[in-house]
Amino acid sequence: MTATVIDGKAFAAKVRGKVAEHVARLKSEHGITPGLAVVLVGEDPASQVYVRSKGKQTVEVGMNSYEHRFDADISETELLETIRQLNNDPDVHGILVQLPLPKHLNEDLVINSIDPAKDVDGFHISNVGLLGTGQKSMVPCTPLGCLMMLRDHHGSLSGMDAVVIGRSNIVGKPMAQLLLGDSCTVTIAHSRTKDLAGVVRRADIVVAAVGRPEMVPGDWIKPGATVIDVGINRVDKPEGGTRLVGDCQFDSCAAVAGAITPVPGGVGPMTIACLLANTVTACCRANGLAEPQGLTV
Ligand SMILES: NC(=O)C1=CN([C@@H]2O[C@H](COP(=O)(O)OP(=O)(O)OC[C@H]3O[C@@H](n4cnc5c(N)ncnc54)[C@H](OP(=O)(O)O)[C@@H]3O)[C@@H](O)[C@H]2O)C=CC1
Ligand SMILES: Nc1nc(=O)c2c([nH]1)NC[C@@H]1CN(c3ccc(C(=O)N[C@@H](CCC(=O)O)C(=O)O)cc3)C=[N+]21
Repeated sequence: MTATVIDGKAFAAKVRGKVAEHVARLKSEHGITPGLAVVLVGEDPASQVYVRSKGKQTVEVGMNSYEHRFDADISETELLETIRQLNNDPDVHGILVQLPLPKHLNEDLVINSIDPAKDVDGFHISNVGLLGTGQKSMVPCTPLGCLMMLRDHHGSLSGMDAVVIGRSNIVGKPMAQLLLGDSCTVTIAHSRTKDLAGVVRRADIVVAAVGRPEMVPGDWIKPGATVIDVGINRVDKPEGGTRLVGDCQFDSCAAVAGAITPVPGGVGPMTIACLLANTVTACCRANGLAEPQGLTV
């Protein structure tokens, strides 16, 4: 193996350390404790795991964690009423509605009912528009975590060829915006892309956000390129039980890449750290205080 393995778990711990310092200062100097509310609809077991680790880490950095769990058959009206209450609650600085929502709920309507200033996922149309026009916004956590790791590894990304595989609103599109903001030449690939292998082979930076276990093989990777693997896929082990794999074949990609993020221990922990960072940022903005440096773009 030649690639540097980018340790997202260790990087995330550093980000949480910075978050904890800011939280301590907000408390001692201003008597404010940042609060994050997570709304979970239904019983999706994978979602429950994320919600638990988010809640635990929120408390560990000194913030308040609020959880609102609902049965999968909750009405849209009731969910919107909950969000209205959280919007009006001065102790809540960040609101996250876990996605995907059950089919009978209009995801766009629900997300856009969140106060944009409390939208720590950065999914509200006004934050999407602000990001797209280069204005100050809440930046989606997963792409933000990826950008932090890329900047840490490369310093400047200016002029690099970046390929993002996946065009979802929560990962692919905002990732492409951030890379463009850092002056990469950005290509967004998706399920209709012709010659995906050829497109990926040109890239200095590959961000894979597809949701297909190990679909990117090492022979698609340009020697020395940086591979950011966003995929979180649970697959069966031959001996029974399951394991997590990314969207890239780790061993074959690591053999040619210059740097690569592992799964688990790469993008995932950074996503949660960035969620906490966004909550502190939102809290400072809400109270007219100076924003913490280095926790957002
Ligand atoms: N680490 C983390 O913190 C997070 C990880 N994830 C993981 O990242 C992955 C992607 O998530 P998300 O963006 O929500 O997924 P979506 O399913 O919303 O989007 C997947 C994208 O991949 C594209 N795609 C599907 N098949 C192919 C193919 N064969 N070739 C090229 N492109 C393809 C789709 O194209 P099209 O639009 O044409 O259908 C789509 O744009 C998942 O594994 C998810 O679990 C997600 C969020 C956070
Ligand atoms: N509104 C909303 N915002 C999200 O940010 C959001 C969401 N909905 N829905 C689901 C996806 C997925 N997601 C992950 C976050 C952390 C890990 C993570 O920490 N993963 C660990 C492994 C965890 C394990 O072992 O299961 C790792 O990669 O090392 C994974 C996935 C956030 N998402």
